Amino acid sequence: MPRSSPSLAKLELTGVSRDFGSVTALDGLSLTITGGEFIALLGPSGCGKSTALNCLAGLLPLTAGQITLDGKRVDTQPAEKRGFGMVFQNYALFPHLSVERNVAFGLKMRGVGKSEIRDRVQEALQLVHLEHLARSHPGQLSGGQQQRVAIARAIVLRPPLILMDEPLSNLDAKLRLEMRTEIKRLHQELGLTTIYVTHDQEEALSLADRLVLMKDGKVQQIGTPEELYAKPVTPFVADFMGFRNQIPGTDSFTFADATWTSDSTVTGASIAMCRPEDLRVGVPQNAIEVTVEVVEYHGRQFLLEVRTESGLALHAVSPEALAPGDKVKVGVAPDRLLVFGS
Ligand SMILES: Nc1ncnc2c1ncn2[C@@H]1O[C@H](COP(=O)(O)OP(=O)(O)OP(=O)(O)O)[C@@H](O)[C@H]1O
Repeated sequence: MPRSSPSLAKLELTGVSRDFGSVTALDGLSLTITGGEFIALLGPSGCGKSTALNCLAGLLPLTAGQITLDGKRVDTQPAEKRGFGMVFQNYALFPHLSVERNVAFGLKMRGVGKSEIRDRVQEALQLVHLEHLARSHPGQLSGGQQQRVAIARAIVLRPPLILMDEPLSNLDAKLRLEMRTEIKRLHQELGLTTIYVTHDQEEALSLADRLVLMKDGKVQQIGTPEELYAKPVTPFVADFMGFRNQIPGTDSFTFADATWTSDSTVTGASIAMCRPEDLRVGVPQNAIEVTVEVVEYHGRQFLLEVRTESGLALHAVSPEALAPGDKVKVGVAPDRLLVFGS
């Protein structure tokens, strides 16, 4: 297995589009991916992320645009010619074949010799920690183990690109976290260029080198996890990245007892946004009085739904337990408050 030696230098998508009748599912996606990068395509249901992945895989022809791999056009090639590894949410394993035969299948189809198949399958199973289950059948495995087989089956082919479509969405919360770490570890070990589709921002932030956030078939922002987390460029991106509190205004954001100030200044600002974890009981800046309506226990702190005197619902946190009906002051530091123009 080639360790940390990416087998592709550059994948380039230029104006990649796909229509279904009058619906434009993917609208002019342009993106340059460097060998070894882990890219997450992120966005709400229906934003076009699976369409983008299927266009890359060769399962869907493009309506416009082109895809090149190290300068060579690949969007005109059939899926099997591209030779990309694919991992989907339904593992699509052969139920009648043992784990090792499932993993060996693609190599056999490519005419690889018997002893090389044996070595490569063994190595792939070691990488996903499944050597001990080589002779089992998929029906005898847990969901997480089956997904590991699906991953082994993709990496054993040493593909130039791995495409993953919501691979963890069928797993329970604990397994999902375990497999997330596993995927990260494999990527660090093998350096395989990976494109990963998810609607889960936490998953995307924790796995990817760069995120591509989409809405209605169009790219909204491309950046590192830190950039999208701290500097979302539009209210849509901010909302998707967890800025749940949205305060409408016209250039200023005024409450009964304070006018909020932000470090980010925008002329013609029409919305201010902050995360629930930044609107806190005990923060003195931008403090306003609110009435507690709902209290949720979250381990180290309590998540509150509160209402301002003017009737605006907000989400905040408190280090101490409060009860519905309590009146408290919540505040947000100006550097944690973003403002956007319309
Ligand atoms: N085969 C198809 N025929 C017609 N419309 C389609 C087809 N496939 C996708 N679409 C439409 O294209 C848009 C994008 O779909 P896509 O499956 O790419 O979104 P997605 O972001 O992957 O969503 P999800 O997270 O729900 O899978 C949607 O409006 C969808 O209804």
